[in-house]
Amino acid sequence: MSRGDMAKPLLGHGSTEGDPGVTPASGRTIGVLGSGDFARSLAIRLVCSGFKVVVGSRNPKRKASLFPSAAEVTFQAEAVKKTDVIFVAVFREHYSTLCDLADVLAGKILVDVSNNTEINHHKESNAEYLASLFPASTVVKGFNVVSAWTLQSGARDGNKQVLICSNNQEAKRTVAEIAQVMGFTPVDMGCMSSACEIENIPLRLLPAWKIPIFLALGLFLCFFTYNLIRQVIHPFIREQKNKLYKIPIEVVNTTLPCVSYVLLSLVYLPGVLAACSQLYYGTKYRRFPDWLDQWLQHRKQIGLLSFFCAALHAVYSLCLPMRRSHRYLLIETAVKQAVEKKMNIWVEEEVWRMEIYISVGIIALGLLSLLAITSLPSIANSLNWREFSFIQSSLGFIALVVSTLHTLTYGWSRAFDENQYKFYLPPTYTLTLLVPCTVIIAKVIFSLPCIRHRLLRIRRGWEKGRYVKFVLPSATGEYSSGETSSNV
Ligand SMILES: Cc1cc2nc3c(=O)[nH]c(=O)nc-3n(C[C@H](O)[C@H](O)[C@H](O)COP(=O)(O)OP(=O)(O)OC[C@H]3O[C@@H](n4cnc5c(N)ncnc54)[C@H](O)[C@@H]3O)c2cc1C
Ligand SMILES: NC(=O)C1=CN([C@@H]2O[C@H](COP(=O)(O)OP(=O)(O)OC[C@H]3O[C@@H](n4cnc5c(N)ncnc54)[C@H](OP(=O)(O)O)[C@@H]3O)[C@@H](O)[C@H]2O)C=CC1
Ligand code: HEM
Ligand SMILES: [Cu+2]
Ligand SMILES: [Fe+3]
Repeated sequence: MSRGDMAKPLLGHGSTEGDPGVTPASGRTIGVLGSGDFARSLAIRLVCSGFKVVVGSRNPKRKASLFPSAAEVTFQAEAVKKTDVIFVAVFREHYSTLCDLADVLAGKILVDVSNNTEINHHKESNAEYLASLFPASTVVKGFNVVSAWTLQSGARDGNKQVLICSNNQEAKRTVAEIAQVMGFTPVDMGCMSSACEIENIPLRLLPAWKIPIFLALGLFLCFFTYNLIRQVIHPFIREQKNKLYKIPIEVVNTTLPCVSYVLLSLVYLPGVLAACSQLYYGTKYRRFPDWLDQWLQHRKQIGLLSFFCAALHAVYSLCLPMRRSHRYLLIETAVKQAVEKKMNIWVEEEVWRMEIYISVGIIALGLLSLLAITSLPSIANSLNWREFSFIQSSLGFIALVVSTLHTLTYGWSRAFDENQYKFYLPPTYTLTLLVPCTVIIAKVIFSLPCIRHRLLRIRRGWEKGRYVKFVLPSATGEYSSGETSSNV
């Protein structure tokens, strides 16, 4: 990657540029203690961003070849003498081996980049521990949320935020400036007591995904049980037929599309509920209940899980005719027909139904892929707000409509066929239609001109209570009723 590309801060004005009185952050000498993966990536990145770099190692001769030639690799004490800002790229367990350097480190800024292996593994955070070992130095916590890989590949491809905290404002500002010149976005997390929280962040496993994943698993379990009863248990009890072979593919491939379809409708349901609430209260400044807020914030993950299930469903569906069981059944039907001397078994309606529902299914999956692609940060960043919300909101809704067509053409008249009701249980697809159809009908109602107009006005800040106030300032009766219905 080119130097110029990496040196450019991603977000706006580096605070050093417009300020000629201050020594520019780049050009400054930065120290790095340690010569491991993190130290090496950090040194490369610092050099690329225009800093002078001194690396302090216990064994500089052996390690020098691992670093770019522009970086100086020397003994720990030598390196520390040459700079005021030192990144400590050493594991917590080895901090105490640095104690000999305490005198040279006095008055300097130490940046603690360390991570733990478990959440809240130690009593005090690594940064506070470092500060206790070097009371004469100033410790700043930061950079632990970016990986060695992100440092090397450039902030453009990875996480751009660097969370920083320290009890010393001046030191924190210096480190934030360095982060900015390196192309990261520094985020001030306050004083040292936040270090523990910052150290826990890289250890959390998919926090935003927990609820959506449980939701998807829950739906999967429900639909799986339902389909198992219909497709395996029912034939066993009623006709003593063993249909266990259906479990790995057929039952799964009835369950997955149902989960995908319901999840997709659950992405667009909260927007409908939000609109209902806004219409009812006549304002957008009223807080939604917590559950709705949470739901709105998890739509991306729910949508991506829906896409994942749909993609699996498509592959499973392609494999249906590939199975041996399918061939046996095909031959069986052919033999039966030969015995009965039937020649023409072509049913025009069945042919058209299948051609249409598969084609429509493919279009639905194509639309969902588009949504999934635009949710990648690098693609999302290249779209403006209007383009992104058009794809997410409008195309996403169209995907829901097309999926509904797919499901309806697949189901066809089966809902009205008595033989399809196993133990009085209706075909699975009829159950899945409930939420999506509600969402679609609600969206259609909201797009009626009068309601749409009102909703748009509310979303631009108009309020029911205020409106009365402006129009009828003299009518006291109206005025007070306007006041009570206002929720602000
Ligand atoms: C495969 C796939 C990928 C997806 N990827 C993403 C993604 O990357 N990012 C993403 O955001 N979504 C993603 N989604 C979810 C979904 O597409 C979007 O959330 C979409 O914008 C929802 O459209 P909507 O019309 O229902 O709601 P919106 O366009 O959000 O409109 C509903 C209305 O509700 C109100 N409202 C909405 N959210 C809030 C809120 N938080 N607080 C207050 N009011 C609010 C507003 O008044 C808004 O006008 C994805 C979905 C799928 C299927
Ligand atoms: N790797 C990553 O992606 C990330 C790492 N970090 C943090 O960065 C720090 C370093 O990680 P990483 O570079 O991966 O680890 P490495 O094991 O690759 O490097 C650790 C370095 O510490 C130095 N060191 C100093 N004193 C000792 C000692 N007594 N015993 C052993 N080594 C010592 C060594 O350099 P020398 O022999 O030259 O003295 C060694 O190369 C850790 O605190 C880690 O949590 C944070 C975020 C991401
Ligand atoms: C390439 C894309 C797709 C193909 C080839 C495809 C194919 C199929 C097939 C063959 C079936 C019948 C399964 C069976 O015989 O048991 C089916 C059913 C179904 N599909 Fe799709 N599909 C696709 C995409 C989608 C998408 C994107 C959705 C929704 C998000 C979806 C939702 C459904 C549903 C709900 C059923 C009914 C399941 C049931 O109750 O049995 N499909 N699809
Ligand atoms: Cu411990
Ligand atoms: Fe430990």
